[in-house]
Amino acid sequence: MDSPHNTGDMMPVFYIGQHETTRSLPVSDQVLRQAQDCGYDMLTTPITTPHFHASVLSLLTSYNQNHVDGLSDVHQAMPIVPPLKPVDTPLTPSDTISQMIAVTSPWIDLASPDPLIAHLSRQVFNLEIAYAAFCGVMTVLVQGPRLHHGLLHSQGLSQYARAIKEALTLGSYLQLHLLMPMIDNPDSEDGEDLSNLARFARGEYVETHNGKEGRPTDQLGTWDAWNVVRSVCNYSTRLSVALNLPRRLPAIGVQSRWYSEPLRLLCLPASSFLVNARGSFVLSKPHQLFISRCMRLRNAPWILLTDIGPIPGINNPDLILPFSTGILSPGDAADAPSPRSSLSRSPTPAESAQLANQVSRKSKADPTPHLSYIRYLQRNQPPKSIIERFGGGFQDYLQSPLQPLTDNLESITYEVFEKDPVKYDWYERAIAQALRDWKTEGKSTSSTNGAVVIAVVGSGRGPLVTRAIQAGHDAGVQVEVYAVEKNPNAYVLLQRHNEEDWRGLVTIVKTDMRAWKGPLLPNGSHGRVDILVSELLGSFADNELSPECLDGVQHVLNQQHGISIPASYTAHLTPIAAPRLHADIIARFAADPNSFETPWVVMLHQIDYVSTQEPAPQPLTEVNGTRQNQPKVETPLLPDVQTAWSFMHPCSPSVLAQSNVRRGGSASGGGGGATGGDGANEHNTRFAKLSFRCNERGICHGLAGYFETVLYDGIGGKIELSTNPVTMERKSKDMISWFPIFFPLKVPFYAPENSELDVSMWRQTDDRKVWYEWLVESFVSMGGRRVRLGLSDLHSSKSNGCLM
Ligand SMILES: C[S@@+](CC[C@H](N)C(=O)[O-])C[C@H]1O[C@@H](n2cnc3c(N)ncnc32)[C@H](O)[C@@H]1O
Repeated sequence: MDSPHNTGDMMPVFYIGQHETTRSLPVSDQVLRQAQDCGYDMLTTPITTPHFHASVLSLLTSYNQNHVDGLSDVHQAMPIVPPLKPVDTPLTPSDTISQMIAVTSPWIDLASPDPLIAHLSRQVFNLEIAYAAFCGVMTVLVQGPRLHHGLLHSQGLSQYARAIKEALTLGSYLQLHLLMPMIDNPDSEDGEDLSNLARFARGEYVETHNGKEGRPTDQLGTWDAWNVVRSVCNYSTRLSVALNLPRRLPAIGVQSRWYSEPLRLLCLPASSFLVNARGSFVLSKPHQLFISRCMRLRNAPWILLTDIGPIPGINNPDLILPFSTGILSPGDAADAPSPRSSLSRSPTPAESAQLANQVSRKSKADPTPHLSYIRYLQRNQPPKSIIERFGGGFQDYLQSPLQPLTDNLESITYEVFEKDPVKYDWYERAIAQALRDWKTEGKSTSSTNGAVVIAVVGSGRGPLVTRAIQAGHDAGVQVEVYAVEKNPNAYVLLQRHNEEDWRGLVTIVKTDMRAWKGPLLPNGSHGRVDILVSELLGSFADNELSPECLDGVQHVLNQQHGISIPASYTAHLTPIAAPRLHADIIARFAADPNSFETPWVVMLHQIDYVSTQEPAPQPLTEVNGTRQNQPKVETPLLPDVQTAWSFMHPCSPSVLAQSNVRRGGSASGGGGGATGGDGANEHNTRFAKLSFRCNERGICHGLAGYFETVLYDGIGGKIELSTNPVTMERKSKDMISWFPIFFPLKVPFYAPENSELDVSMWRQTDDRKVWYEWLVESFVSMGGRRVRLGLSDLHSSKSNGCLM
């Protein structure tokens, strides 16, 4: 069992900035103060001025004029952009500069296939980055890569990625945020202004096109580009995404993909707002849900309101303005009723006209209506769930798995376990149900007085002992209870509980359960146990060596009727994209070369599932008079989580008999185990080969592991616990004792659309320890054949194995 120490109860805080793509005034201290007075937390500022832009354009023009036709660029000196002059930049080092987001020029094209344009763009970019870093800027917003150049697609992406990598070295403290649209829509790149350098790319480098054929939108196209850039930059933690939210959000799968990436800014352009019945600017339900989801991340992104108009009162410092508190009436903040407006990509002409009216009316009453609405959303975020409150601060935080068998846990760790609102109730239900069934079936017991003998093995500070006693009362069955614990410190508390809470009715035994001979009888012999209750499960079920411990204590179990609670458990897997975890493990790698060979316990949060179940069909919606199937935008897709293997208790006697023969290297025991030792624990090795379908392209950073356990399966049905995201809601909602496990891959694995990821997973043992090995392969079907595209390293946690 593994869990955190935090019960953070805070509501998400929104940091909101204002961004103008063409800001007319330099951001002076006074402008910044005015923005803060209006309720903004930050402002953007361009790094260079229109004057600088004009001088670069004239440099380009004079080069082109002097260019000798037919002579290639290599035979002519390429233009050099001169160093910045004061007139070229509004920035200067100041105390307030860290409150600004500096913006590199959006009119350059680092990805241009024309070497001249790329050359100029790179110079501009490097000058800007270096100067921003010099001034003390911390955060820079960089235009994402231009993907379309005529008919060419992604041609200059590698150049762009290289330039970003270079920029990260130019400013060693700078955080770069790449402004990415959610989807690749070629038309949106067409709308750029006429002075964009991309427009000057020469015909010989850019194949042009007639009309728009051959340029479909690509839902994951911009994500793909981002993936290339950050991979080239080796997952730098100083590189993140500024996501531009369109008016109509893409399918939930695309939203989830971006959600899993290091989102630092959510940019909300004015066009992404709708107008509701009261004439207020509001966001569609899918936008609200996406923002709400993002704001619950451990590192919640900032929100950047983009081109929603200038900062009010900027020219009149004496004007007294109301501050955006977010206290709007529910009517003012009500959702916009018209599904049409939220489904079209940009406001309809009628809406635009209406919008202009609203703006002039609204601005009198509320000078910052967009900001007021976002503050309203902030104030009205749904309260945190039990798991969020319990795990706050532990989202995506890598922890080494506990080893309660080798290590002795601290009291505080037990205390955290004991806060679980579900687990102990379910154990009590399971024990009570088992006792009822025992009575109903008239089974004999191991005691002389008819009491059912229960041993809580690995009892810690005793919560399951309390529940076992209570279950006896619940079921009206007499019980005789033993508490077996090897932790000498917990043993002290167990004895105290026995005196103070259990009226001395429990027999406390301080021993490793594997060495326990069973209840000591008055005649000095050892009796048997009817019900063995244990909680030795880890995040991947068997990773805290429950199978080995329970095998070792099974000799005390009543051979005829004895049962184990839990009766069985299963380990489950699904491939995931977890860029943040991958970046974190890279950062640890220098100090810990085993970091990619460690199964980490982690409260998975900012992840995406690489293989998902087919979404349920959605009801038809009427759009522009026709009934269409709209993608479901509210509920994230469920992952395909598959069962790797299972363990059942009690273990079959013949299996344990064979294990005993092998122990000590007996000649009839087969001459040792396959991976070392005598082979006595070889019955607890497992292997699973699972195949996951990837409908969409994606990237796999590793495998998420979960477990399910059947505590008891009796007359009344099964009583189960689950951390599997597909079943936990149904089986043990709000259980917080276990976080999932993450088996990382050293090299992220690209999974193309309609490919399959085959996962091989082993549980290995050499009689002294247990470890896992994992490997991933990807396949596509070509011409009826299954073609292997890639193969990961064979990872192994042997050097970090769980000691038996
Ligand atoms: C995950 S804790 C559970 C504690 C307690 N049952 C609870 O639910 O809060 C597992 C406990 O089992 C104990 N334990 C693990 N292996 C053991 C062994 N072989 N013999 C005795 N105790 C063991 C550990 O010391 C620890 O107290």
